[in-house]
Amino acid sequence: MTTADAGPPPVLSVRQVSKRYGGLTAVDAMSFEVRPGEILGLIGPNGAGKTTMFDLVAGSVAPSSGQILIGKDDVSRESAHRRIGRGLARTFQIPKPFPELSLLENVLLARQGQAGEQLFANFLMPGRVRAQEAAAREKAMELLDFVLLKRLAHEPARVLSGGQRKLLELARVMMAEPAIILLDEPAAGVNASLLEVIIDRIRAINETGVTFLLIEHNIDMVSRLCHRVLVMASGQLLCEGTPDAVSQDPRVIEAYLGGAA
Ligand SMILES: Nc1ncnc2c1ncn2[C@@H]1O[C@H](COP(=O)(O)OP(=O)(O)OP(=O)(O)O)[C@@H](O)[C@H]1O
Repeated sequence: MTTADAGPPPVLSVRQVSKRYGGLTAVDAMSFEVRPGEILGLIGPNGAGKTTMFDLVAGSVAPSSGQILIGKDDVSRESAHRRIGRGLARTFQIPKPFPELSLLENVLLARQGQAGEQLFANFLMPGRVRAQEAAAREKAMELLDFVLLKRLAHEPARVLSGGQRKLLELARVMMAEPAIILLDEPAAGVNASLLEVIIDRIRAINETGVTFLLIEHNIDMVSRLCHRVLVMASGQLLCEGTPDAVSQDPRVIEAYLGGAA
């Protein structure tokens, strides 16, 4: 590796990663890097391997071969839980909050390593646990305010629309103070006005230095948000570039037309 022309080191590196399911190669020798502070889009036709790539990066699926690094550390064999501890967070295409719990409770449950979870800590340091709980509640309320859901904080999550669930999911991942967020189709099933809120909130989080990797079929959202885009097709990296450049690339147009045929 050369250092002369190197910018800041990547926050996430995917090196020759493959995932095979029997005879099917869902991800085929993918390599890419995510730079600190960027919003990187991951697009491609249905079945291209984007969700599998997310599963591999998040650690819910183990690679058949290749390496995944967070910073300089090889995390290829680490559990999803350990990766969350390294600052990697993930949202799902269809968020599934606990429907009967309040929004506030749903956000609080997304905390990492709270002392209240530990019986001994509760027993030995009740004051400290109470202070942590109060601070966490305050932070959760701030996050609900940030995603414009504060007025519903004490309502059960089942009352939320699809778009509001995406916003709740954003608040939930922010509770863990992640450095990198994997966003799986934040625009899917969201009405136009809430979509504007989601775009605006993602941008605001990004401006605080949080890095995003974003799967999205809504190309308007991708071109408005992403600094750079990777295009996957048939498990492979087809090309990468600015949203404008990739949307005009004949290989990308061909891949989408082929996928739709
Ligand atoms: N657990 C699995 N077992 C077998 N095949 C799988 C599994 N997960 C994914 N696949 C296959 O891997 C390929 C890539 O799927 P993947 O869901 O990653 O694509 P995608 O780009 O996310 O698609 P979409 O945009 O439709 O969500 C598909 O052919 C899919 O059927």
